[in-house]
Amino acid sequence: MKVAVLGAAGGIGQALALLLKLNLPAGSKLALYDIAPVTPGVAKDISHIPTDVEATGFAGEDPSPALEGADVVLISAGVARKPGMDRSDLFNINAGIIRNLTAKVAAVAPTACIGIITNPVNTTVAIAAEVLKEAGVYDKNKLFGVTTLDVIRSETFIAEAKGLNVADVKLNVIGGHSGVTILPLLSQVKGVEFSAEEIASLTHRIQNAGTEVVEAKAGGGSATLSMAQAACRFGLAVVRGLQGEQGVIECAYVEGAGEHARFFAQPIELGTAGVKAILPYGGLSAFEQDALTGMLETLKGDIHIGEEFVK
Ligand SMILES: NC(=O)C1=CN([C@@H]2O[C@H](COP(=O)(O)OP(=O)(O)OC[C@H]3O[C@@H](n4cnc5c(N)ncnc54)[C@H](O)[C@@H]3O)[C@@H](O)[C@H]2O)C=CC1
Ligand SMILES: O=C([O-])CC(=O)C(=O)O
Repeated sequence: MKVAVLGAAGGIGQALALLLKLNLPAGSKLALYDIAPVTPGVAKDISHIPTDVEATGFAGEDPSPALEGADVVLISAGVARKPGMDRSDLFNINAGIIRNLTAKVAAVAPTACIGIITNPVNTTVAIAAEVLKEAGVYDKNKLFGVTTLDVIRSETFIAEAKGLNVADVKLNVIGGHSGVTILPLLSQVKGVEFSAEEIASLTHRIQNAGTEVVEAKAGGGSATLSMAQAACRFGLAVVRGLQGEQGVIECAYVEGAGEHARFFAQPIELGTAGVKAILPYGGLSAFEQDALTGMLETLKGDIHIGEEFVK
């Protein structure tokens, strides 16, 4: 397996590179790319860690050498939020970055699975899809918005609030990756009861957890380390699916049947060609049903902006 990280010199990218160097299956290749000149040095640095994963690094204008032969491409290139900004405020800069990088992936690694981390995810995934389509290589089973951070936050916050072992907390987080479009299905957590107040406050905390980090970092960026762990978990799941492991399931923002919106975060099974199956997300409480209905206009609007940008 070859995994490429685009944006690899950034806060997420460096931590993600480290985690992949430590956790990819033996014999894997890890290619790092960023416009920042430090990138070959980041690869050199992690290459001194004794694992059987070969790391190479490339800087400059052209990601092609990193993309050649890649099976999985994880993209965290772009700017991050500062206090007072919404994820949608990142669109002006990040939309063009995702358009250009996805065009390179289409040209050099057209069959790779692509995980988009760069915000606003609700929109950047639609941009990537349209660019791949224009290039004639779009496979909806191979394009993912990475929403795993919403899942790991939910697991952590629920375990903390209820005194549970975090390893026992499992739930789907559906919708998208910003504000009200993030919908953790708390009603599906086994073995616990939540009061109406707990449901409202936990849901609100999960939806605003990115802002919690942005404010705590006080102008120094947004979540990087927890995001790297989330992207590593998701990237490894994609690799395990590609390698033929059965029963690999994660939530991700993908183009499914379009019941709610063209792209929707939901549980998927990963296989040898990317998405093997879109799985049912299970029953919703009345609170969750209302939240789902209430988010759709925002989510569809975010997707529309991405589609229009490429046209
Ligand atoms: N999906 C999610 O759950 C999350 C997404 N994010 C998003 O991830 C993105 C990256 O965040 P950080 O790593 O904290 O930012 P950062 O600023 O630390 O790193 C971004 C990197 O992208 C590089 N870059 C910029 N333009 C590029 C290009 N055209 N090609 C290659 N590299 C390029 C920069 O040189 C920099 O090294 C942001 O858009 C942020 O909002 C952050 C946290 C969670
Ligand atoms: O909040 C941000 O800007 C970064 C992000 O997506 C998150 O932490 O969930």
